[in-house]
Amino acid sequence: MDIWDQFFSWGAVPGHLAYAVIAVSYLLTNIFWLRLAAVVGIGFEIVYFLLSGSAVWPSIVWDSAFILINLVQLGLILRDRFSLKLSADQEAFLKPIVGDLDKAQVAQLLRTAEWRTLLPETVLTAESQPVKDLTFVCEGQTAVRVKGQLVAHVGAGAFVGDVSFATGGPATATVTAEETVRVLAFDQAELKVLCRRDEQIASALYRRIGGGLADKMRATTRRL
Ligand SMILES: Nc1ncnc2c1ncn2[C@@H]1O[C@@H]2COP(=O)(O)O[C@H]2[C@H]1O
Repeated sequence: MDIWDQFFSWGAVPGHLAYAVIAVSYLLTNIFWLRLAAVVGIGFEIVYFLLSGSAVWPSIVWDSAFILINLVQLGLILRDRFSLKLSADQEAFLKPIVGDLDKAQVAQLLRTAEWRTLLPETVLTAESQPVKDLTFVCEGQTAVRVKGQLVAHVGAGAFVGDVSFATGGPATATVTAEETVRVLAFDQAELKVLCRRDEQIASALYRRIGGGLADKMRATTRRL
């Protein structure tokens, strides 16, 4: 059989399906669908090897290992997705931070954070001191003071602790709650580990932080 006969034969169909699905998986950016496509594609490849009559056992064994790895990872993603339970207002608060991240990634993000209700006068950051949390303000307003002087207010939809998170330095200001404030407090150290592991999460978060810092800078210079 020459090359073209073999290429267009019925026996080659599982092979074509396998490589077409694997090619599609290379185009996917959502990790869940990418892994699922990889499992289907590699599965077809095994069928192709078995039907071709010249079963290549080292390839079949390695293919099976790749499928197993992807299935385990898919299981972990599904576990994360189903573990995510949010009230409607929590979902609304999160929307600006998470953008179009997958539910499983949102669940991972939330594992580094805690919902808190802060009483008036609670100190979120103390000037020149290390900052433990990157705090997203969901409701209420905070006062930002430098050397005792009020320089800004940070309210709903903005971060407190974003400068230290981005630079690794101490707090640039003392921030206190001016009223009862509802926040989502991310542990900075845990969040950095997660950002190193998942570039999509890192990019969504840093995009939000960058936009927020630009808004703060604009507001500060407008007041000068
Ligand atoms: N000029 C400002 N306008 C708004 N927020 C500020 C200003 N200066 C400092 N902050 C906030 O106060 C926080 C203190 O801790 P960070 O320096 O980590 O991050 C800082 C910002 O979130």
